[in-house]
Amino acid sequence: MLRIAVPNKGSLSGPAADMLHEAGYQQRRESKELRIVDPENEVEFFYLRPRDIAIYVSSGRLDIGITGRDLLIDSGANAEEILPLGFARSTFRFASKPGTADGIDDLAGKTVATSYEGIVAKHLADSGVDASVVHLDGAVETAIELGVAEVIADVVETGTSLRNAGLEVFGEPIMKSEAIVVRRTGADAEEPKVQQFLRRLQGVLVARTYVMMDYDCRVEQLEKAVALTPGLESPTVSPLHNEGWVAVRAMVPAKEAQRIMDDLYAIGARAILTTAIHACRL
Ligand SMILES: Nc1ncnc2c1ncn2[C@@H]1O[C@H](COP(=O)(O)OP(=O)(O)OP(=O)(O)O)[C@@H](O)[C@H]1O
Ligand SMILES: O=P(O)(O)OC[C@H]1O[C@H](OP(=O)(O)OP(=O)(O)O)[C@H](O)[C@@H]1O
Ligand SMILES: [Mg+2]
Repeated sequence: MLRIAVPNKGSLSGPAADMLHEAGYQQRRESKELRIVDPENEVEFFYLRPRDIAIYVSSGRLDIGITGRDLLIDSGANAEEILPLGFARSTFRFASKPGTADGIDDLAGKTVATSYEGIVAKHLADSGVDASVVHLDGAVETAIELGVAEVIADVVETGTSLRNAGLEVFGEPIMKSEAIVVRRTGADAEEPKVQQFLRRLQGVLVARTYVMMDYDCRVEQLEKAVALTPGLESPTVSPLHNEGWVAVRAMVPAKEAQRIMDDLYAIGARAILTTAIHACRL
């Protein structure tokens, strides 16, 4: 049975459970459940603190986990990213009172408050900057107002928390993060159960980002039309009963669907339809 760690709280937990559900796995019904077995899929899910997940996975007791890239790096655990999942996107940034810092060199001799001490200490060391780091559990924006630090380093999603605290980001982003699947470093990547799990999640990602497009066009326009809708491998082209016409079917990125429909129409394609993809295996 595959043993999988899933975030039990915070920004990662809802979207992770939704994705697993879409991939056909049972999920817990109630937020106090700590583990559930999905016997049909031969998977056991453990609901753990997002920060702890890479550590459990690196111990080898759990096969796979869903966590944030920033949390993996911060933990320093012996685990590696094997699939990005496209949700819980954020950047990790330095911030301070406006006009007090411009770049990382301005941190020398200052104190940085953060909940991600591992990331910050490594980044300062890699940049050769000598600054102190104070670890706080959360709400780090307040640390500057209360004089605990001159600078903070924190997750930024919309920037609202920083604005509300009268702070501004400075310097380059320390890192970009999103939800990821992690495994113990060097674990057998070809393990069939792990591969099947990853294929299911990849299927959800594809179903979320692509739509199926169908249209009819004149044979003379086919090459131009196919250039607009190349599909993932190659589009399906079928003859129509009306001579000189073909029907074309191809997957297209959902974000570009409306523009592609306009372009197809402009070259004479008609009966252009898009439909959602519910599940897929590439
Ligand atoms: N607005 C956000 N706030 C915090 N974390 C976010 C946000 N958007 C994305 N994330 C990502 O979610 C993960 C942090 O989740 P975690 O559960 O540890 O913190 P949280 O969502 O702030 O929850 P908590 O209420 O327990 O502090 C990180 O990978 C982080 O990059
Ligand atoms: O850029 P934003 O969209 O404002 O999101 C980022 C903020 O959200 C998180 O805080 P959270 O509310 O989880 O509180 P915490 O600091 O106590 O974890 C994070 O620590 C930032 O403060
Ligand atoms: Mg938080």
